[in-house]
Amino acid sequence: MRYLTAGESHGKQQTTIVEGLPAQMPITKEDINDSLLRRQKGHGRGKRMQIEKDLVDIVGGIRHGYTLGSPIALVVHNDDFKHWIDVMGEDPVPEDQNIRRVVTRPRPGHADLNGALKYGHRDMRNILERSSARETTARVAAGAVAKTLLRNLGINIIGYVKEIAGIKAEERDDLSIQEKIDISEASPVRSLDDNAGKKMMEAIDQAKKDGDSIGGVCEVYIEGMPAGIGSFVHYDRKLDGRIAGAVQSINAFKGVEFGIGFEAARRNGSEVHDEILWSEERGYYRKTNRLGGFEGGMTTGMPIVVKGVMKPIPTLYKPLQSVDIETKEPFSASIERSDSCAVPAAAVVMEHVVAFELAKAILEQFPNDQFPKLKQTIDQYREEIRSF
Ligand SMILES: Cc1cc2nc3c(=O)[nH]c(=O)nc-3n(C[C@H](O)[C@H](O)[C@H](O)COP(=O)(O)O)c2cc1C
Ligand SMILES: C=C(O[C@@H]1CC(C(=O)O)=C[C@@H](OP(=O)(O)O)[C@H]1O)C(=O)O
Repeated sequence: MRYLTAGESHGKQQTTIVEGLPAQMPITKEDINDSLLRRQKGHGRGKRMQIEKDLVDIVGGIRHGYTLGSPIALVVHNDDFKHWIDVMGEDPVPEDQNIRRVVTRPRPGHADLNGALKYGHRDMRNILERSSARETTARVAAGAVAKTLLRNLGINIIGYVKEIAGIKAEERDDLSIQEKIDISEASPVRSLDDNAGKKMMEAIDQAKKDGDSIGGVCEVYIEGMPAGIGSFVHYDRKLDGRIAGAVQSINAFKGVEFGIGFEAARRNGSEVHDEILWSEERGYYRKTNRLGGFEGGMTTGMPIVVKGVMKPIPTLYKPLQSVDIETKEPFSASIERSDSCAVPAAAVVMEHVVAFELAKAILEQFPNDQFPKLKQTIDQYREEIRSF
């Protein structure tokens, strides 16, 4: 299974093509819209999110609530496009700065300058339109399809916020996954800890007032993945490595951890590794889950726990210094609009990119063109490893 996305931030639409789903898998428009609308929510987002209402148009691969086995094509329209029709049109226009809204001032922390150097564009709008995190809409659409496959196989996943601007949510290992889902959905910052959540909101409001931005840590939690998915035999078949790559590829993400993550560097081995137990009912399981559900690039069957670090949003109302590429003069320009914190939205994006890697790994290990047969195979595999 693979996916591709296309589309500019202020162009007509975001397009996603997902290939490799088995036929006969139940899926509805709501499965995808639910994910898209969740991504849009979250305290700290700017004016753009008031313009957009992300709803999917399914234009291929799904009929009467089931996958066909053909590529799935999904479209989400950019409602803001109506304000950018001239700027984003495909027809040639005269070299008129007013129509093109040429960008010659690279913003620190964005792809603007490196992209201009790489592609030779002197108008950096040609870079920023695609490097914008608007593209995460299309990635969430692909991830929603993957999440539906996982759910149909009894695998559940949720993303929430662990930390914003140094304010840390309490560990909530006591919660069931359904409680995690419900609590994070009800929180404006997707926190499982109400007290920390309130402080996070205050920090976001303060950052906005100061014309600044703040980052944080998202966590994705998965239950129901059988043991032995992924492989140790090659670097690019290690599933934890693939997940890390997918998370790191989200705009503004700067690091990934599994389980106790970097804390492992500070502990003795006896306080890091998860001892193996066995019971008739569960088969093999671990006494603890400090390694976050992976050993040797494969799932252990314990919950997968993965964290991603998001840097503060780079476009600031309190602008940073840069250099105009035409005049070579320094400038510190003011901006029209930006998010002050997108960590709550990013938790949803992270949930979906992780879901995609998990679904992809399952389909690689148990290739099947028909979903009911895939389900049977997975059920059988679960039984085999339980009684191994
Ligand atoms: C959901 C989401 C929303 C974002 N919103 C903004 C924004 O409003 N303004 C901004 O400057 N960057 C925003 N970003 C971050 C930039 O897209 C990102 O920092 C930039 O593309 C450079 O990529 P890099 O940080 O991965 O190097 C957002 C990121 C995500 C995940
Ligand atoms: C549009 C989305 O996020 C955008 C990501 C983004 C950026 O630079 O990454 C900049 C902002 O867009 P604009 O420049 O149009 O105000 C965000 O709103 C979205 O999440 O759907």
